[in-house]
Amino acid sequence: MSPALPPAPAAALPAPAPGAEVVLTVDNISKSFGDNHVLKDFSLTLHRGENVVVLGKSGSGKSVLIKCIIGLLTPDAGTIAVLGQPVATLGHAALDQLRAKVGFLFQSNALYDSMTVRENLLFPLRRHWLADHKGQEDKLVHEALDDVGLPQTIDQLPAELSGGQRKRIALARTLIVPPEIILYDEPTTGLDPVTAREIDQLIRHVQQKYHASALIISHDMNCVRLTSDRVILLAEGRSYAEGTYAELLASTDPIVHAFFE
Ligand SMILES: Nc1ncnc2c1ncn2[C@@H]1O[C@H](COP(=O)(O)OP(=O)(O)OP(=O)(O)O)[C@@H](O)[C@H]1O
Repeated sequence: MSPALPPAPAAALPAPAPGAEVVLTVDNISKSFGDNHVLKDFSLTLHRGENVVVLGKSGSGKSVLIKCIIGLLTPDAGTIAVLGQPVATLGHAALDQLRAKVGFLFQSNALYDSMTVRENLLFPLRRHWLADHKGQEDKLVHEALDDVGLPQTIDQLPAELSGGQRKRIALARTLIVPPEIILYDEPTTGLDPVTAREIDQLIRHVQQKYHASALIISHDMNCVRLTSDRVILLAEGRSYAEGTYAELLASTDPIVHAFFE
């Protein structure tokens, strides 16, 4: 049995103080594919230590947004700055350095099937931190597994784990090189409700322990409620509405309201 996860608050944290450090700025970006204008002047800011959920229906452009943030797609207009650095102007080496500070939890988890949990966790460590952390690998692997409550899985293969366990191992792999920003792509999709709530709890735990900022893409309303300090509704290609979960819940706008029915 997995050890109990650390307790985490269910409620949103207080809003960031005015002037809190901004770690991610998406400024009026547009992205089209032919006649399909997916993002139209979309903007957001993420502060240090804050969890922001981008909520949007299927096909609204959430994945396109994430791909623009990590530099896999280039916006047609507008700018994106991650930790103060404008993504579009960075060369390969600078982008690689920046990516070491940004953890990405893929919807598919993206674990290597032929590698054990230990080997999966060592992978980013060897890629980004080889010189600095030689000799500490084992300790760091154990710490990351303790963080997600799965120390006993260290020698197992991903195929031997449940969907929820694989998600937690993928998160441990993201945490092993401590990120300043974590991007969560649909973190609870495909999980049963109980396991999904464990992942929500873990997202809050990670926020508190690492004081990392998180941008969470989701349309699971329980995940939105439990993990967000602030919610941005992506509709019609733009930031259609923004506020705490409770503020959006109270909205009478039909497009906002439709998410809470
Ligand atoms: N590389 C691409 N080439 C052409 N069109 C694309 C490309 N990537 C995304 N699109 C289009 O952009 C739109 C938004 O797609 P996106 O995957 O961002 O939606 P989403 O909000 O993440 O949806 P879901 O919740 O279903 O994952 C869709 O109409 C999609 O077909």
